[in-house]
Amino acid sequence: MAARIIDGKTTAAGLLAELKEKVEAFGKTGRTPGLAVVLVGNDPASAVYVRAKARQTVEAGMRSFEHRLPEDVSQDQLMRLVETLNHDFAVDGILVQLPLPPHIDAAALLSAVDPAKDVDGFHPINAGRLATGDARALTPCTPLGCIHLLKCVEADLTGAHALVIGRSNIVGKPLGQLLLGENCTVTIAHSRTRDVAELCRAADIVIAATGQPEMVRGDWIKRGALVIDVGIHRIAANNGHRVIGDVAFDEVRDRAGAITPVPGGVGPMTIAYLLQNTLKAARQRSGVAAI
Ligand SMILES: Nc1nc(=O)c2c([nH]1)NC[C@@H]1CN(c3ccc(C(=O)N[C@@H](CCC(=O)O)C(=O)O)cc3)C=[N+]21
Repeated sequence: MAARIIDGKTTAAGLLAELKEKVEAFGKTGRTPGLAVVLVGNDPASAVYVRAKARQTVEAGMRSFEHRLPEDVSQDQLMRLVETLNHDFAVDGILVQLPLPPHIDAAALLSAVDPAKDVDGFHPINAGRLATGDARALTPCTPLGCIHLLKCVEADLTGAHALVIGRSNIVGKPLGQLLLGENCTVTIAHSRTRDVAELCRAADIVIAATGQPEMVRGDWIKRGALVIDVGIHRIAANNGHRVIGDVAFDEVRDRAGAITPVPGGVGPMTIAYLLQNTLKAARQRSGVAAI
């Protein structure tokens, strides 16, 4: 039997509609949540993502501030911009688009963002809060989107064996923390793992964040498993390009119980949670509970 296809696009649209109402209610405090995005250089994929984000920020009733800087911007200039945004009362969320040029120390820059405005959840304070189960944590958006999609299929993940393939600070590590929070048994595999296929065959949940196109094959998947594909790769196809993930979709869909497509899976959920985090930051900064 073919797997259920988990529709991230529709799920994200639903979240956005709910968010819009929550933003309206927050408006009673006299404030509108604001999200600042810093984009360095001319990477076309980054520009597309930043445009989509700005459009949806405004659609949700929030303010969008964009800061575009040339590829050769200095570390000092970026640090000063982040400092200005940290002190700007109208800015609730700050996102520094990755990747940054190689001459920029990304870790130093991300640590300069006020943790209260760190809507990506990349600041060490927020990583620590997530790891210790502190509800104030601003948590990375892609992992939040993955958990949401899993829970659309299986409301209670308790006891499931989850395999995360990838150990980045942005996806793999925070996902491991969130899955633990859902009472899963968590395995994190990575490029040095000996037999990832064998680990995969034992997993009830597989989350692929490998950066390797179509690395996860059909015969790696236990029948009925839930498969979440975090990868996005643009590959040349006759006269244009095609977008594929870290999972060999056509092989895996014959064995999985449910699977996210690429595009239309995790990507749209990442943006929805970015906007959700912006509202959370705005509420926490103004000291109001969820309204
Ligand atoms: N500080 C920072 N935070 C990020 O969250 C961040 C970042 N930097 N750098 C780049 C990655 C990538 N990313 C995506 C978000 C949504 C889609 C998305 O909505 N994709 C659509 C369209 C895919 C397509 O056709 O290209 C989909 O999957 O259906 C894709 C990619 C956020 N990132």
